[in-house]
Amino acid sequence: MVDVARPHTTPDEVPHTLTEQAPRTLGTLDQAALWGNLGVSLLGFTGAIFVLQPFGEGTPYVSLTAALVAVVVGTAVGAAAVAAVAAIGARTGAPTMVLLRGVFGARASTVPTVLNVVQMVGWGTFEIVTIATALTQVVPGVPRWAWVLTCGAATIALAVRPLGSVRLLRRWVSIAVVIALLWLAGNLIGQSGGLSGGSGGWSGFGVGVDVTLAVGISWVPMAADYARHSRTVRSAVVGAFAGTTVMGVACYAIGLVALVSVADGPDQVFASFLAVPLGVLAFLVVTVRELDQSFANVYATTVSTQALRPRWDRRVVSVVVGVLVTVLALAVRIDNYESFLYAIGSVFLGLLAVLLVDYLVAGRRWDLSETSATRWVLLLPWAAGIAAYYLIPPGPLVSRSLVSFLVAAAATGLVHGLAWSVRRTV
Ligand SMILES: Nc1ccnc(=O)[nH]1
Repeated sequence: MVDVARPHTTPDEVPHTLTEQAPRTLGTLDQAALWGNLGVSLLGFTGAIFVLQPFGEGTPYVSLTAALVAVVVGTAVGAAAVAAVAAIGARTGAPTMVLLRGVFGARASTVPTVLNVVQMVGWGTFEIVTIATALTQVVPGVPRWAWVLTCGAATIALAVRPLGSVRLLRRWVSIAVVIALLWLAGNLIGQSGGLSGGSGGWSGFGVGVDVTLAVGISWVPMAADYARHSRTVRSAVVGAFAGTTVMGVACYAIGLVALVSVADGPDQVFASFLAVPLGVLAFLVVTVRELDQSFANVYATTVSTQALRPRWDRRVVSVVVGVLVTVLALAVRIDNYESFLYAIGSVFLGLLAVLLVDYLVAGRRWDLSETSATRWVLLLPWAAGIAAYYLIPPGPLVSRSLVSFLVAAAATGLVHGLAWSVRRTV
């Protein structure tokens, strides 16, 4: 039981086990670069169709104004959720799945932690498939499996040096991505001959908020994994919120512009990027940058695994997970992106509500150790949130995500209220 293990890494990289102290080296710009790059996604450009045409293929578009407002609202609320968990991570120095030991106790926290491992392996696989598919469009001569292997190797290389990779994003990648996005946006708007608010209405606006919020929420489970390395709480919060919001909105907005002007459906979005002058270069920058997502997913899987097995060497875990997602990416075909996101949103929104309310009420008494006592009762408000999500039909101006969050939050408050009154009367 050595909790005073000698540091065997340089102090500016994450220690190999979870029993060692987290170095506090990341500033606001590091956090903004990380979350800004995670906010941009190849899936966002094409996923914009779910906001624009919320009821599916063949149904009417919402207006461009309604779509943009939905994107801003959903993305900003999702970013606020990421920032809230980042704040707790920066304050405690613990990764997200260790925070759940405080809420549910070490034993019961295994349930959401295993779910998170499954989710992150799914995302890691999905991202490698996405990058490899995009690269096949740009460089058609190379077979997809070769791109999958290349992406897998790059993902592993980035994941074993998590803080070094964040610095790489800050120094080199962010600026290239910003230029590429401005270039694509300017050219697409130019080609469309100017944009109007569009003719559609607002019906389905709530679905658009839901979709973009679900994307934001899907990042929450890794928020504290990086925030715990922040120099200050403020830099974690500001960096995560600003980075995710600004770049997330930019990414969806470019997808929307492509869809309402030049692209004939989501399958044509990337082709419309490639068709602008120097579009190949801009698209390559954005595509290679997508490796930040696959590495972040592999690293989040690693830290979540360490939450269950704190003495395992994170480098070994990352290599194993990286090989696993690469093999899965070679083997599987994934089409059902939207329902995958919804399922994730439903499970983690309630969890987030329980985490936040419990932190506000009882955070100072949280026991984050490997032996913390089980608090089974808090699984009930989480279940209530999930149930609410599936019982509420999606409709205009009703976001299921927000309702499920509020139900779980209220139920957590109720559990605390009842516990308090029981303590007073006995
Ligand atoms: N956790 C994640 C959310 C969204 N995209 C990802 O690649 N990973």
